[in-house]
Parts: sequence; C-alpha cells; structure tokens
Amino acid sequence: MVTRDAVAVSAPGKVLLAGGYLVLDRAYTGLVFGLDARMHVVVEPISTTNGVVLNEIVVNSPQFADAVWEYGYRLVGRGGGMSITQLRVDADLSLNRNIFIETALGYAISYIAAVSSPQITPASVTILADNDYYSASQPNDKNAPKARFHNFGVPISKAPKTGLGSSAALVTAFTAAMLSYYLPKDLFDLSTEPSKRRLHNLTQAAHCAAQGKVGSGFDVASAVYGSCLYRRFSPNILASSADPGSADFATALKDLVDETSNADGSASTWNTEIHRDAVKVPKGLRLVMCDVSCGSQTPGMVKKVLAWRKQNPEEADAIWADLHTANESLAKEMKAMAEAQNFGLERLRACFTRIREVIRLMSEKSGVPIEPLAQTELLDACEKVDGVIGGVVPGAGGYDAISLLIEDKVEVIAELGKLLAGWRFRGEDGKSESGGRVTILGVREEMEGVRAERWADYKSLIAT
Ligand SMILES: Nc1ncnc2c1ncn2[C@@H]1O[C@H](COP(=O)(O)OP(=O)(O)O)[C@@H](O)[C@H]1O
Ligand SMILES: C[C@@](O)(CCOP(=O)(O)OP(=O)(O)O)CC(=O)O
Repeated sequence: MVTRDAVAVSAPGKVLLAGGYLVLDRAYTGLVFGLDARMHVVVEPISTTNGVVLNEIVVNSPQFADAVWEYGYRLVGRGGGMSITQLRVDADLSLNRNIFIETALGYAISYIAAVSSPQITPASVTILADNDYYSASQPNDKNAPKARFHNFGVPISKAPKTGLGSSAALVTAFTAAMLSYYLPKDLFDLSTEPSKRRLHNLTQAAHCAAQGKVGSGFDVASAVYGSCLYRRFSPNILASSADPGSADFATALKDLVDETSNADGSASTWNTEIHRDAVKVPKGLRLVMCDVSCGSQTPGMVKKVLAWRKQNPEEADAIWADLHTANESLAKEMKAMAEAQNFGLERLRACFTRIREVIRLMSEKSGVPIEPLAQTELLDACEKVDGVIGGVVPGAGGYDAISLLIEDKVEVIAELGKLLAGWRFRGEDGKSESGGRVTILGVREEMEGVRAERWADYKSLIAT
C-alpha cells in the first residue's frame, strides 16, 4: 500500500473591519483582516494491521467532548466522485454529524480523485483550534498555565463562539491539509499561487454547501489569502448544488475548481478579487477584538437589511455609496500611513467616525440594530481611552464583538482592560441584567493566510 507523510496546515480567523453588507454586492469591497487565532489540521496515516485495509478517515477534535467522526468512502461511477458515509459506533446511537467536516471531506476527496486518481489511503485527521475561537477559553484560575490548545470538555455546540470564523478557517485548513496529503507536489503545492487559487475555489464551494447559503465568502478568502481588500465572486458560480457521489459531481467540481470549461462549453471563471497590497497596518498600531458575551443574537439581520435595501433603493444606494467611500478611505489612510511611516492619527480617527456615522444611519433607516445603542456606548467609551484610535462593529454588527485600532502599547491594553473590567453591557432589551461582560481577546491582525506547518510541532499534542 502507498505510504504517505503526515502533514499539518493552519489557516487564520477573520474580522471584516469595514464592508459588512456592502461586500455581499460585487459593486463594493470589504476590508478584511486575518487574525492570529488559527485553525490547525494534521493528517496522518492510520497504521493498519498487516493485510487489513479499512477504507476509513477518522476526524478528531480532541479539545471537545464527543468530537470524533468516522467516515467510510468509496469511489462511485458516472463522475460522481467519492461518496462518504459516516460510520456509527453503535447502531442505536444517533449520528453526531459535523456538517462542515463531512462536506469538506466529501468535496476534497472527490476533487482529489478527479484530478489524479490516487489511492485514498486511510487517514487520521486531528483538528486543533487556537483558544480564542471560543469564549471562556481560559482556565478560571488566572495563575494556571494556559494550555496551547485548551480542553473545553464540552461538545462544540456548547462552546460559545467568539465569531472569529471558526468554520471558514477550519474548512480551509482541512481542505488544504487533504490536498497536501493526497496529491503529489507537482499537482498541489500550498506555497504557489495557482494552488492557492484552486484551494480558494474548492473551499468556497464546500463552505457554501455546508452553510446551505452563498455568503460573500470574505471569511474563506481571508483564511486562504490573509488580510486583503476583497471583492466577492458572482454568486451564480456556485448556483448548482449536487452532493458528493451524485452523477457528474466530481467532473463538475473539477471544472469549477480548475476553471476549465464545463461539459456545456461554458467556463466557470472565478471573478473574486483579492487585493493584498491594499491592506496595511501602520507600524506601532494593531487591531484588538473585544468579545461581548451578551447572549442575545438578532437573527436574520442580513435578510432584513437586504429586504430594506430592495424596498428603498434610492435611500439605500446613497447610504451604500457613502459607506463605501468611508470604508475605502480607511483602507487607503492605513496603507498611506504604513508606507510613509507617518503618524497623522487624526485622519485615521476621522475615518472611524465617518464609518460609524453612516452605519448608525443604516441602522436607523433599516430598523436593524447594526450599531445598537449598547455598542455605541461601548465604542464611545473605548474611543476615549488614550491610545485608542477608533473602533467599529465589524461584520454584520449587532450585539456581538467590537474591533478597535489602537497604539500597540501594553499601557493601552491595560487601560482598556480597566475600562472593560467594570463594564456591564446592556442586552437587546436595554437592561444590563440581560447583557454581559466584555473581554479583550488575545488576538490581533495577521497578514498571512493558510500555510504549511511542521507536523513535528503537533506530534506530541496528538494522542495516538
Ligand atoms: N474545533 C472544531 N472542531 C470541529 N469542528 C468545528 C470546530 N470549530 C468549529 N467547527 C465547526 O464549525 C461550526 C461552527 O460554524 P459557524 O456556526 O459558521 O461559526 P463561525 O462563525 O465560527 O464560523 C461548528 O458547528 C462545527 O461544525
Ligand atoms: C453581513 C456580511 O456582509 C458580513 C457578516 O460578517 P460576520 O463576521 O458578522 O459573519 P459571521 O462570522 O458569518 O457571523 C455577510 C457576508 O459577507 O457574507
């Protein structure tokens, strides 16, 4: 049997600092930063007893309870690719599915089989998530040493997320690890741009299928490419949605990912734009993320905002145009400052002020709490702290996190810590009892996207 070398890959989390909602429309861009909270995926061969070959891929996320998923796979005819079946440990137990892993696996091995027909040998996959993806990730005892990968001891669904894009980083690192493990280097090499592009296309397709919706894809884009100014792909690229194993699935997937022509002669060229050079952080500054453990989440914000925009096109277009100008000014100002090494912080401050003004107008007009009053109070208080340049509600906004651009000094973090230690966040009903605490996450911007890691660095962390 073919023997393969173990591989390890990591991909960063994200924050959409500017461009929430707008980035759903190709006419606008999003300013997205990768974050240094990464998802790590390690793939190793399963040692089988002599002669016994199990067609099995076992995925394990050892920081969580009940987080082992075993899959059988088989190649199906008619271009269907690899059909995968989750194996039950016990026929009476209900399946504990992980849709993101299941979908990423089906897409990755179907694509692998379509491009090179290698033998898909049994493998063991381990997922390790940097602690900041989940709230309350540190041991209660402040003096206790922090584990590199904290053991949460609960199922993933019970670990509150901090919103750093765990699924996009996971699907990206998982897909990259699978392609690196099974494909020869001349067909897939993570350090090259053509391979990154194929990884991006395949991951967007798998992530959208797992989510059951086509979002803007900024999270997958930053997991692959790192911080960038992002213009989305046309959503119709992912319009057809077949399942792995169904007729022609793998043939169509290969055409989609490799951008070769389809059976009907049409080519599916991805029109995603990734401008890495447009994003820079001036020396001496950094991003900070604060997690609002509020509990309340306003569902359907995207739907509501888009419905309002559809009904009020003129008013919305004016707001979208103003916000776009403000967002692009922030990106330009940061880049200009980074390149000139010039610290005209007032201009940067003005960019944040303008973005927030237009977001509040968008909130008021659409009736959707994108920057709700409780976040306005929090951001205003943070912006008064010496060394804080400005802040925003990132992504879709709401009662979630806030992002701040600050001077990269311990004193500034300490002052923010003091402010937030006593802060009681008011919940959606305006009462502090329904709100929660605000904590500074230990993450900052990360320019680099997906990357190959040294397997040896994880070896001792993985139980065999
Ligand atoms: N450490 C992990 N191990 C395995 N699966 C994970 C892990 N973290 C996240 N996931 C998968 O991603 C899903 C969360 O995705 P989603 O709700 O889109 O949140 P996010 O906004 O963080 O991406 C989980 O239900 C699980 O399927
Ligand atoms: C509204 C959006 O433009 C941005 C949402 O950004 P968030 O960072 O809030 O997203 P989630 O991680 O999915 O919760 C939707 C999109 O671009 O897909």
